[in-house]
Amino acid sequence: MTEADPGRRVAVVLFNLGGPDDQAAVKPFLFNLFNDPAIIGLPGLLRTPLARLISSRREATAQANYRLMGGGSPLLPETRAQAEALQAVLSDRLAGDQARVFIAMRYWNPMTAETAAQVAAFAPDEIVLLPLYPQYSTTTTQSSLKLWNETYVGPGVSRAVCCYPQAGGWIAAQARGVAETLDQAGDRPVRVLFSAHGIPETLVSAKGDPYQEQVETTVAAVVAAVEAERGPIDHAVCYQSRVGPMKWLGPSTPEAISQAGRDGRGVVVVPIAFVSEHVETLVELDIEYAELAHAEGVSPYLRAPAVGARPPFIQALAQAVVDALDRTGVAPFGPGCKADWKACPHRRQRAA
Ligand SMILES: C=CC1=C(C)c2cc3[nH]c(cc4nc(cc5[nH]c(cc1n2)c(C)c5CCC(=O)O)C(CCC(=O)O)=C4C)c(C)c3C=C
Ligand SMILES: [Fe+2]
Ligand SMILES: [Fe+2]
Repeated sequence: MTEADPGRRVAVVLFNLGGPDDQAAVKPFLFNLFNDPAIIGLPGLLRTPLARLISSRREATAQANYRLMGGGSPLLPETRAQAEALQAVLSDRLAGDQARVFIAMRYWNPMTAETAAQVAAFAPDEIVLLPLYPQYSTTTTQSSLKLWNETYVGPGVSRAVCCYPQAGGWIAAQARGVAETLDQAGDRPVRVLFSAHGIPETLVSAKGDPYQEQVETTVAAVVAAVEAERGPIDHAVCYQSRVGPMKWLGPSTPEAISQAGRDGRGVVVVPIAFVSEHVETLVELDIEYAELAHAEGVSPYLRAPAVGARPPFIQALAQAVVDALDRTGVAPFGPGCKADWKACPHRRQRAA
């Protein structure tokens, strides 16, 4: 690069689920979610009326949950804080280039089409598609990337980050949160429950969704990092937020809390598939499951915070961007992850 060279224009697009910003947004947000074929795998003629029905039926309960957080989801402000922190790190790591971080939500604002238009207007040379889901699932990462690929019309070479279940900074940020929360437990015996958002079991058993094995990979790495500092910890993996009549991955987080009680332990619950706070952490974990723990005499009941904009996590995201641009290192986040997730090298990163 010469002094006059303005460098590459790099757009980084952060993907997340999105959440309703007020009470009126709850129903259309739920409709968008249940109308996604990655969530309900039926043809559109059946799926769309079903999505209308479920979003109507679920609206009041969901609104009540969002009211407990002031009316809407904090997911977007949390994601903006992550985007700003990443932008700051990238301006250093990619000095000489012009990097800009964008946010594309799957089911609520800023929606993918709006962000795609902003990215096209930025006229990037390179686009890095970076899901805020450390573990790949057809229901999250694949759904977001598919919609992006169908929507984006503009310049730039696209590179997708499929997943980062055991990226160093992500694991370090999680391990710090676990250690700090274990400190609050003091000498009281506790089990660390790594709680991931569930998905229907058939997605894993029949369709080969790699989510469960990547969740296990993350848990094994976090446990190793915590144990290296403090010695053995009692721990288990569990799955929260079940929706609908199908069998979901188990054990469920409520079952795991009850089991800890029967074993004479309190719990430290760790959100292991979420990177920010939202309805599933602030309401489900902090209120609903806390009440269950209280009713069953499970004490203490403590919850580790989501990683948010903790510096090691932001460094992990920045490293994923740099790796994607460089195409260097072991198992880079390659185009195979985007075009054919079954060929993704990260699927083989299973915990020993
Ligand atoms: C790892 C992340 C997530 C996976 C996997 C996932 C799968 C999944 N989710 C539903 C249904 C709902 N999810 C809802 C909220 C929600 N889900 C995630 C993340 C994952 N979902 C987040 C971050 C949030 C919170 C958004 C916010 O507003 O704060 C909801 C809405 C809340 C509710 O009514 O319970 C639903 C519904 C399914 C069916 C599914 C896999 C098939
Ligand atoms: Fe969800
Ligand atoms: Fe991959």
